[in-house]
Amino acid sequence: MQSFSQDLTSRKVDAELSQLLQALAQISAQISHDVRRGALAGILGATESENVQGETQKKLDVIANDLIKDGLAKLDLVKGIASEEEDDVVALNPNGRFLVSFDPLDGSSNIDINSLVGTIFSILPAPEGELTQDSFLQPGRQQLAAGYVLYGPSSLMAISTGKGTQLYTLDPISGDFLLIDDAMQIPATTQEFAINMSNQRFWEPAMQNYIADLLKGDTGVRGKNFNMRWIAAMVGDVHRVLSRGGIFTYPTDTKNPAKPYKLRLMYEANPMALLVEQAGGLASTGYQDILDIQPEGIHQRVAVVLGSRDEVTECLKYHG
Ligand SMILES: O=P(O)(O)OC[C@H]1O[C@](O)(COP(=O)(O)O)[C@@H](O)[C@@H]1O
Ligand SMILES: [Mg+2]
Ligand SMILES: [Mg+2]
Repeated sequence: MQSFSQDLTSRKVDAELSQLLQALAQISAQISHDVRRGALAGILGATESENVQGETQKKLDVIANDLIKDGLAKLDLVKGIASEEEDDVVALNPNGRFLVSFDPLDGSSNIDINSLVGTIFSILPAPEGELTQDSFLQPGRQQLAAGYVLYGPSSLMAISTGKGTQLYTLDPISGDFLLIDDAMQIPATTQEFAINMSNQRFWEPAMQNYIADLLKGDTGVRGKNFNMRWIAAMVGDVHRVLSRGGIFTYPTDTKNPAKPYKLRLMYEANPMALLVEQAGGLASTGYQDILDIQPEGIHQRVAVVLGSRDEVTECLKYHG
C-alpha cells in the first residue's frame, strides 16, 4: 500500500502543498491518538468558555484547535488560519503561500458518548498584502485542497486536491496514512437520507415536501422505500455518503430566526462540497452550488444539500 506522501508524489501535487497536507495528516494522527485514549488523555467534558458562535467549547475542541494551530505555525508555509474555535483569523507567516480554514473537531456533541468525531480542513491560496478576514473570502472553487479525518473504529482521511477524492487509513503502529481508495465514487442513486427530523416543522415548504415524499416510500411518487441515518457529526454523515451514497442535508430552518442555517461555509460546507463533487456527487444550498458562493464572513453559515447526484437533483426540483 502506498503511503500518503508517496501518493502525493505520484499525483505530482505541488511540493509545498504536499508538505502542508502531510503536516495536517500528522497532526490528525496525534488528535486520533488523544481521541483513542479518551478519559485517559483528559480530553472529555466541557471548558468554561464559549466560541464566537456562542457554543460551549468542549475540551477536545480546544485541544484539537491548539494542536493544529501550533503545528501549522511551525511550517512557514501558512500565512494565516481561520478556525471554528478562533473569533478572528490568526496570522502565522506573512510570506506563507496558503490559508487554512478548519473545524478542529466536528461533531462535538459526540465526544462524551464515544461516538464519531472528525477534523475538516480547507486550503486556499493566500492573497498578497496584509492578512485580514477578507483574505479568506474566496469561493470554494478556489480551494487548492480539502479534506477530513474521521476518528472512528479506524481513523480515515479523505483528501481532494481537485483531481478526484482519495481515501487513506491510519496505521496506528507507524502513524502513517495509507492509500485505500484512489478514486472514491458516490453512487448516483440512493435509498438513504440524513436529516435532523426533529426540526421538521421549521423547514421551508420545499424541504417539507421533499422529505414527505421520501417518507411515503413505495406508496408515493418516488415509488421506492427510503431508510434514514443521522450521526450528528457532518464528518460521519458525509463519510457514509462518500462510501455508499445517500443524501445529507442540513436545510434552512426557522427554529432560531437569528440563525437560519447550522453548518459553516468556510470549514464545513466548502471542503465537503469539494470532496463530494470530486467523487461525482453534488453539493448545493438548494438554490446554488456551494462552491460558487461568494463568502461574506469566515464564520458564515449556509444550508447544505449534498450527496448522490440523482437524489440531490431530485431534491433541487422541489426548490424550483
Ligand atoms: O445537533 P444537530 O442538529 O443534530 O446537528 C448536528 C450537526 O452539527 C454539527 O455537529 C456542527 O459541528 P460542530 O460540532 O463542529 O459544531 C455537524 O457536524 C452536524 O451535522
Ligand atoms: Mg463542525
Ligand atoms: Mg467543531
